[in-house]
Amino acid sequence: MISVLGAGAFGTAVAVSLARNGGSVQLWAHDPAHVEALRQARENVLRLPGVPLPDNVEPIERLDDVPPEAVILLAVPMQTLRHLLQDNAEHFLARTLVACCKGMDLKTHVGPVQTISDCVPTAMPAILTGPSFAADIAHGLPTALTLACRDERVGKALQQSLTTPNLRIYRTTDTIGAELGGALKNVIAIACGVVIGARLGDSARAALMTRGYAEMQRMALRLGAKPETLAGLSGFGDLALTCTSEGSRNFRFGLSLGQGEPFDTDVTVEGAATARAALARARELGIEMPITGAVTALLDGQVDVRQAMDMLLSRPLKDE
Ligand SMILES: NC(=O)c1ccc[n+]([C@@H]2O[C@H](COP(=O)([O-])OP(=O)(O)OC[C@H]3O[C@@H](n4cnc5c(N)ncnc54)[C@H](O)[C@@H]3O)[C@@H](O)[C@H]2O)c1
Ligand SMILES: O=P(O)(O)OC[C@H](O)CO
Repeated sequence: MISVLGAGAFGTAVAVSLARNGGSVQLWAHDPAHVEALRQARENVLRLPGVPLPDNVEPIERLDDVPPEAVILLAVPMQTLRHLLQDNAEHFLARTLVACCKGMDLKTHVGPVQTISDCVPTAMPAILTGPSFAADIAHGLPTALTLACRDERVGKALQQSLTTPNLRIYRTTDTIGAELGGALKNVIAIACGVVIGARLGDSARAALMTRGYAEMQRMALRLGAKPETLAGLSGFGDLALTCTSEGSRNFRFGLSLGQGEPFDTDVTVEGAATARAALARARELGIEMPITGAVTALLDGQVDVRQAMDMLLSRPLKDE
């Protein structure tokens, strides 16, 4: 049994994909009305329209209904993860918990794996991350992800149980690299959206992706990540997807900022809170993260797009 907690686009897509592969899948939502709508429509009309829920996906509203042997996937937005874990800690004790969120917590400045460890010290945390749009997974398009778990035995078992014919899962023990790659690429994707929205050109985007990758590495390596994790699916792979596709909400949010247009506040944009959290963490660690700083200043209304670019271009010249 696999229990997916969080019935947004990603949770629903993963539940659908795993259910098609056989076996029972629970899909928990925190809002009873949402659960009822999933039961009635057999579709997540709001977040993943046009994808029917297979019969073996069971929408549930009570965490009590998650059986002890279930593998739990946490597919909620990053800024709700800590509350979910703290408010329902009795349901998570000594469980294997696979985070699917990409971000850093605004209050604690840490990613999802560290958040699980902090909130439920008896749990075995893991993370499933990498380049993947929910719609692609739901439509059975080929996708490759990284599963990171410090315990090799648990990681191998998760890799087996989460792999499907369309979803290829690579494994690592480097949870730090996996969680930071997935979190920080969202900030760089916002920056790339801004330059494209402001018509500053594809060359500027390539520069931002490259220097953004350097910034991601700087923080991740300092915190103990392996360089090869950053160069893999969860880092470079997801950076490439998110910075170049209008399928990305972070990129689209940046586009709107660059065009001076409003953006739908109901859309999940993980990079906005993560920019602030990452900048705070970088300051604690004494690490330079100028793109993250520029994105944060732009989001906080301290600078406009031109001034944000000037912040980056007027930095002292340095070696690559
Ligand atoms: N959508 C994608 O393509 C995709 C791909 C990979 C990873 N992710 C990651 O998955 C996570 C979830 O994103 P999403 O796209 O599914 O978001 P979404 O915006 O589609 O849905 C978010 C869901 O979270 C629910 N929610 C809100 N507050 C909650 C709370 N307090 N407790 C429990 N649930 C709550 C909402 O009801 C909603 O159903 C994010 O961290 C995102 O980065 C998304
Ligand atoms: O829509 P985004 O920007 O949250 O990106 C979705 C996934 O993280 C892409 O891998």
